[in-house]
Amino acid sequence: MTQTLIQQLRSERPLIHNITNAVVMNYTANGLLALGASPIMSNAVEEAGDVARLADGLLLNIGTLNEHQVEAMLEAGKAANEAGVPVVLDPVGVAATSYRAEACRKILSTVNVDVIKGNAGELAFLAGEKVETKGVDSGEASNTEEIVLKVSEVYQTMAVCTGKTDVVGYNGEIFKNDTGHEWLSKVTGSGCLLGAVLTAFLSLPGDRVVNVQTGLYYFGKAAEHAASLPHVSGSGTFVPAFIDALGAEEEVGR
Ligand SMILES: Nc1ncnc2c1ncn2[C@@H]1O[C@H](COP(=O)(O)OP(=O)(O)OP(=O)(O)O)[C@@H](O)[C@H]1O
Ligand SMILES: Cc1ncsc1CCO
Repeated sequence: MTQTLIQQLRSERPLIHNITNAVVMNYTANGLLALGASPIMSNAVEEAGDVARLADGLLLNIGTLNEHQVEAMLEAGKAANEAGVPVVLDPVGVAATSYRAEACRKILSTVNVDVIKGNAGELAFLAGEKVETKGVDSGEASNTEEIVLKVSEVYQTMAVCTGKTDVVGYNGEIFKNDTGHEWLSKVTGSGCLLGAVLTAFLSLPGDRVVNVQTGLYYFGKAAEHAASLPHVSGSGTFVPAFIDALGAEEEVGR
């Protein structure tokens, strides 16, 4: 199953429109390229609708937001919905400021989002819980199953909560993924790249839950493989090995 979807992704090379944060643009583009997708990073409101219509998937990531970017996200999101292009929202640091919270509220009330992917603190906030925020890093939450089910129901979407175990909530059901490595959490933008990777998997035909599960599994397996290599000794040497593993033909995640 994993192999078939990866092969399909590589033969279709889906175009992924990323309206994402300044910290992770390069890492995201390289990760998508390695995976076999085709990234375009575009923030301009003037072309947001055109690029989204052209794309096979749209990622909205609020990590380094400004007013122009919010407008671009709304335009791109509306165009994607009209064209049937899947949309993923990464509500980076949404609990940290009222500006981020208001931007998410606007996006979620204007755009039909297929997946909301965040860490426990971000999703707990969207579920209406009181959250101890640490900026863009995850806060604590023990009740992640409850949280993803609530986010999924309130926003009529699939909710993906990342962490040591990733927890997915959709249509009242829970799915879990245990692949991954702790060094992912020591590299800024791992979650952001995962959002782009899940957008690429969602652009493929087939069951959306299976596609998202496969994306989570494959991403984590690539991390496990990279971390196991003898020359990889920490989060710095891990990054290039992880990019390689995302693009590997053999031995990863099969
Ligand atoms: N302790 C861990 N062990 C294994 N995998 C982990 C661990 N922590 C996070 N991950 C994996 O790292 C990836 C990113 O998840 P994380 O929750 O760190 O995202 P994030 O906080 O949104 O990251 P960022 O804001 O830096 O993009 C996911 O694939 C997740 O499964
Ligand atoms: C560190 C950081 N700050 C805003 S976005 C971002 C990337 C990880 O979410």
